[in-house]
Amino acid sequence: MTVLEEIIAGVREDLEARERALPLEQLKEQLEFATPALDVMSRLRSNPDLKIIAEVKRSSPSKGALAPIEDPASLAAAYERGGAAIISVLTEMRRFSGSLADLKAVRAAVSVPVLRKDFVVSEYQVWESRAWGADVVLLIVAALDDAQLAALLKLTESLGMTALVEAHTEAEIARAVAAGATLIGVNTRDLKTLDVDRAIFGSLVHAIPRGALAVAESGVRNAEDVADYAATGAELVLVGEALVTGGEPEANVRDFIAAGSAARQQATYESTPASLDGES
Ligand SMILES: O=P(O)(O)OC[C@@H](O)[C@@H](O)c1c[nH]c2ccccc12
Repeated sequence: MTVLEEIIAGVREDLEARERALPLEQLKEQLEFATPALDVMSRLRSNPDLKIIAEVKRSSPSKGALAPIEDPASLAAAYERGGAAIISVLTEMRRFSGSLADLKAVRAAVSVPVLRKDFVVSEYQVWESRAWGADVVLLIVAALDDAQLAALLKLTESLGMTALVEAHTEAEIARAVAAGATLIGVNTRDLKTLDVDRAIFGSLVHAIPRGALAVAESGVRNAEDVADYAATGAELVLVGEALVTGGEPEANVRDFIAAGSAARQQATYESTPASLDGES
């Protein structure tokens, strides 16, 4: 079994228990009272800056415990003050020490979109994401077949949410595009081995169509890494470990945005023909 398969086996067990406690039909009834999800794509397209997706992450399969994060709401509020475009909340319990309660607490504490980061393999989890306040749901291509991916993406959108569709290879990006994804992540960590290779973002970004937004995920250690992702075409960068272990989450998010936005601007300038530069 790969690490991904092992994690998903645990996720399915926990999911069965939740479904027994609250069957889908009852969960759907709760949704009638929920406030609608935020329009994430128009927010993201409203300016050319590099956007940070700041993650609430207590531990990971590769590194073990990262930070206790006793108060996820105040961490998320600090991320928001720093300018984070989206707050990602890991809700997987066994390997990442997250919970749906974290998602709810974060949703109540911030006004920016909130991403539910988990291993979504069933429609129940999509409904559940909305019920607990998510605006964005992570869908991992490697965990789904084409029919599942298309169905989960469609359901996500029909509930007013946006899917962040995560790929790790060119073939997976093609599958994400075929399913209709508009927010496409390249996870530079291989979920089968947990190895990080930041360079794969730059080598795969060409496969993401112009109409979609490109997200670089994982492995950021500092502002320079954010700038590198931005220079190679990332519109958003997802950061976990560096923000939960770095102290000063607000200042760090702000620095990452500044470094990434400067790199994006520079890259745009360099790809603009001199004749379009105007006077200078
Ligand atoms: O802590 P990092 O290296 O900044 O990585 C964050 C994020 O990319 C990582 O948590 C992640 C990316 N895809 C996932 C899928 C499931 C769980 C976790 C993830």
